[in-house]
Amino acid sequence: MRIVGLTGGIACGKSAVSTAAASWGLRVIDMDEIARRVVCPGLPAYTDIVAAFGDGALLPSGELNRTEVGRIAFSDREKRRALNAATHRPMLMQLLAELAAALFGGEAAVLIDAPLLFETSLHWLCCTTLVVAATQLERLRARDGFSAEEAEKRIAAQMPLAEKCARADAVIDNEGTRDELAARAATILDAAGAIAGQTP
Ligand SMILES: Nc1ncnc2c1ncn2[C@@H]1O[C@H](COP(=O)(O)OP(=O)(O)OP(=O)(O)O)[C@@H](O)[C@H]1O
Repeated sequence: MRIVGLTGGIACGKSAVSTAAASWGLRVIDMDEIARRVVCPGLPAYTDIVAAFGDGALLPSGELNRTEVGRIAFSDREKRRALNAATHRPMLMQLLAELAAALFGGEAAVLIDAPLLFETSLHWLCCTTLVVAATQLERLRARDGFSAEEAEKRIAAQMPLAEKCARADAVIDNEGTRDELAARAATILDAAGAIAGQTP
């Protein structure tokens, strides 16, 4: 089974690529979605995060307030370590379970959409690594309503996009339209052996 890793900076267009890839029949494993799943109430990561962040990290429903946890972890290194320690192992276990399911289900290829592909060493699992690259600031502000300063801080907190591009096997340029992005992604995924003539 071919495992393709997809990453990129915040708001570069990873979701746009993975949504298109899924529509072409490629199995997508979304690490953001796994991150949401492993912190459901009662699971070990939830308990560890509440222990580290306190009840202030909870919504009235008892679910984790992911925005608040993200905000605190973003500015407090110890809390960020605690969050990573609580979530990384269960996320990896879940990823491995999904890869095994895809393998035994006979999938020829899967795409792992992972914002932290290189930072968490998931690239070692991949036959091919792809980075979606774009000028992020305005798209990030438009999508998440951040001020320019907030958006710049979020971008600066990540591994530089140029470094991701240098480490990847291929870069999917997303400076153009969504249609252009889809066409470029199709060409690169086809060359990576992840889709075989399944695009429209
Ligand atoms: N080619 C494009 N033209 C215009 N807008 C785009 C294009 N590609 C993506 N966008 C928009 O930019 C924003 C970021 O794209 P997307 O959510 O796919 O990025 P992402 O890399 O998955 O982000 P994150 O990792 O932060 O969740 C979205 O609002 C999306 O609709």
